[in-house]
Amino acid sequence: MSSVRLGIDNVSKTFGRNRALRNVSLNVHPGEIHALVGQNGSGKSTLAKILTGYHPADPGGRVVVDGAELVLPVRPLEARNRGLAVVHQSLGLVNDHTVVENLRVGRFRASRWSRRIRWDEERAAAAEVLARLGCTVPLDAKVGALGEEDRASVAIARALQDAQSGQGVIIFDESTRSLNRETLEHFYEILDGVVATGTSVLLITHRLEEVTEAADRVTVLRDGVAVEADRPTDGLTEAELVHLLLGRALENLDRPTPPATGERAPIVVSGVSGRLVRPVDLEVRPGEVVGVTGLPDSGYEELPYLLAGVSPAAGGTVRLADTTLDVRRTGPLAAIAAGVVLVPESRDRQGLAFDMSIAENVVLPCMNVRSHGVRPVDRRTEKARVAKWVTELDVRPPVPSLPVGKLSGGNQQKVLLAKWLSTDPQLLLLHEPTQAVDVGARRAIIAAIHDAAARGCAVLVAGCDENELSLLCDRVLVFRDGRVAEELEDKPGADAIVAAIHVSTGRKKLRARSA
Ligand SMILES: Nc1ncnc2c1ncn2[C@@H]1O[C@H](COP(=O)(O)OP(=O)(O)OP(=O)(O)O)[C@@H](O)[C@H]1O
Repeated sequence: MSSVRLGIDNVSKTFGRNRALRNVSLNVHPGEIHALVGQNGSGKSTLAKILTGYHPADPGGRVVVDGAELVLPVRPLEARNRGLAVVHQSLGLVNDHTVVENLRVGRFRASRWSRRIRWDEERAAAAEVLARLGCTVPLDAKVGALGEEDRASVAIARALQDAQSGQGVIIFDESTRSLNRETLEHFYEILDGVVATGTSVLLITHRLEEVTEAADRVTVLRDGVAVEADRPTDGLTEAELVHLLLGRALENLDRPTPPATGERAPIVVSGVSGRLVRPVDLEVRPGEVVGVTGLPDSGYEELPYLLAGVSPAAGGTVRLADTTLDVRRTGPLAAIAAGVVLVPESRDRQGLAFDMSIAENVVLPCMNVRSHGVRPVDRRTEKARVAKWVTELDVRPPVPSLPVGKLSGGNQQKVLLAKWLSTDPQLLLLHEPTQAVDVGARRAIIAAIHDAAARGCAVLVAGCDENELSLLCDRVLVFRDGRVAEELEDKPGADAIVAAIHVSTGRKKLRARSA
């Protein structure tokens, strides 16, 4: 048996004048979890897409699987036959197909005689792989109607079902980004079983603890160059990893002091309810950042969409400085006009127009408000505003005319945030605002949210990432069964947040590796 499952040797990729990968080499060994990390735009997804035939590599590189060369450009079917499976960052699901169809497409086993698909067998196979992941999503649900966590579970289950014992490499490109801690622990339990057979995993992630706690080795890309390849993670600390990623230590997060808000009335949410949320009352003061969290379907993830008029509410009001919104009768445009804006979790489905430029995406909400006769904006002001946000959030490349679809995932997330921060809202609602962003960009996003708070904006952030919530929030409200079950005050730490979400289980290490 070859001691290298997947060998990548001297692979480069150029987009126009942009060299996304430069002579990258790395080796994934049988039965290991190999993390591939780097800042946003460092080339991780490009490498994954070369391995599955989505992008051709520049001439000169080699890819070897189990000792035999994989011909470049990779033909997708050949990659699959050689045991390469990938869960792309976009998850690659067909939204108007059901869960079972998404899981089984391309794998249907038809009856030899009638050529009919044996749906009972397909359903059983789909149910089995979802159960392994602890995912209870209905098989007949349309994938487009699922939340991000369930969508991620379906995409992960689809890749896991193809893993043949002892063979192949599964590539997870930021697939774990929307999983909460409990599902993440579950995911690694399964992965542990998969790699124990000899199957390998190439794991692209921005969560540092996944690298230090779960990966066996790590390769670090910086601006398309592998600055560290195949490094064992044994003894590697998060601080060392940050240094490898950024080429410097992470600066301290100095939060600007919010203005004295004594006289300014809080934003008051009264009796707001929806599909999951039972009537909820809460207040957010101008300058304050309040987190809402909980287990999936506990209601926290629905709350921002109810307040923004995006999801249908059963009742309730939001009292702002100069108006009160009846959420049942308020649509998204009226909410925006009143100063209530939402940065949704799903940037591709709800957040951004991928064919439009960075600049057009950033000015779009103001154009909507303008069409309601609220705020006229001239072109020069628009241009200056776009430039300011591109710089502030360090969008790369900083080219306002570039279509958003051509940016890396993390840079798309920054544009999404810029789009809504630039409206100077009264109430800023965010759902998983730092998903898919690197450790440096996460700081930039958190700083931008704290700056908005310092300007007097009230911020409500829904999320399941305890590290993000602990860095961002003054208070955290933990939901259970649609209600606020616990309030954590005084900038709670990550462990306190996890303990409150998973009352019975607490936080354990992602993977227990033998030394
Ligand atoms: N289809 C494309 N056309 C032009 N440039 C592209 C295309 N896809 C990616 N790029 C560029 O290639 C570089 C690497 O992007 P890639 O998506 O691989 O980064 P990444 O490390 O996966 O980032 P992230 O962590 O944000 O997902 C970026 O500069 C990006 O803008």
